[in-house]
Amino acid sequence: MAIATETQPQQQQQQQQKGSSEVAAVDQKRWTLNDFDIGKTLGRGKFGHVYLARNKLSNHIAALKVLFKTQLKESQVEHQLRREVEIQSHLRHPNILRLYGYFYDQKRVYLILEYAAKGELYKELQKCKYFSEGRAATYVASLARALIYCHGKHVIHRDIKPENLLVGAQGELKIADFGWSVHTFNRRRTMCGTLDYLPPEMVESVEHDANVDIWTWVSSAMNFCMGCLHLKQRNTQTHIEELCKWI
Ligand SMILES: Nc1ncnc2c1ncn2[C@@H]1O[C@H](COP(=O)(O)OP(=O)(O)OP(=O)(O)O)[C@@H](O)[C@H]1O
Repeated sequence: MAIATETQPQQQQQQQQKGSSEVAAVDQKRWTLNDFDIGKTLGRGKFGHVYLARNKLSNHIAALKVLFKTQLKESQVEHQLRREVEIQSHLRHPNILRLYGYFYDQKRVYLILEYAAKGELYKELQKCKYFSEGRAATYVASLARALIYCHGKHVIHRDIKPENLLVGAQGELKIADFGWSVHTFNRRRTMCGTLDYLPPEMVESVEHDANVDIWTWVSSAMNFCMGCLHLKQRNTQTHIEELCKWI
């Protein structure tokens, strides 16, 4: 479950707008649905479906995420989507899912995303229960490199978890879902992310910074090695003890 409560002072909001505008100005090309051949459904999300798509001109394969405007409006997540597009479209890292561009029509918003051929890491984790140390270590290192890159660009993801990680054709990890991310030079107060992975700063409602991604990175690392389902049956005390052992 993703959660959020906004408690930003006005000054921080102004800074955030400044920060967002610095990473704004997305892909200038004006795409339309006619530019793509649409293939199989890759999955379904809260606000729409994701399809395999091929650009008719270049033959480039992508994942087209189709979101319904009415649903975005009802859930009041338009602002979040705008921020996701602004931030993700400017990130270039082998372990971060590319967002090539977007377009919209009367009813829908379309995101043109890099296609992650091996799908969701979470599903793979559910299948295997847990990963071998070698495989887990590869993911942990990839995740660390991608987060170092993001933090170097003053981007905090704020919702790292196996459910938000995809896997490319070569088995490479790709961070996806930048819905809670923020581009900022300041500490933040928004409580957001996912309950199971909530860092102490969020629980205590105090200001946070890029270190929240370190907490969720460690939690994800634990899940890679021990399995999500297994962890969720444990109480917080055990969870923290396990975390300390791992660190
Ligand atoms: N770029 C992609 N490449 C391959 N498969 C994808 C890609 N993006 C999404 N998918 C598949 O489509 C499914 C739905 O994705 P989507 O991001 O809409 O929903 P979600 O991950 O459940 O997020 P949300 O909670 O925001 O709806 C994913 O679970 C995944 O299996």
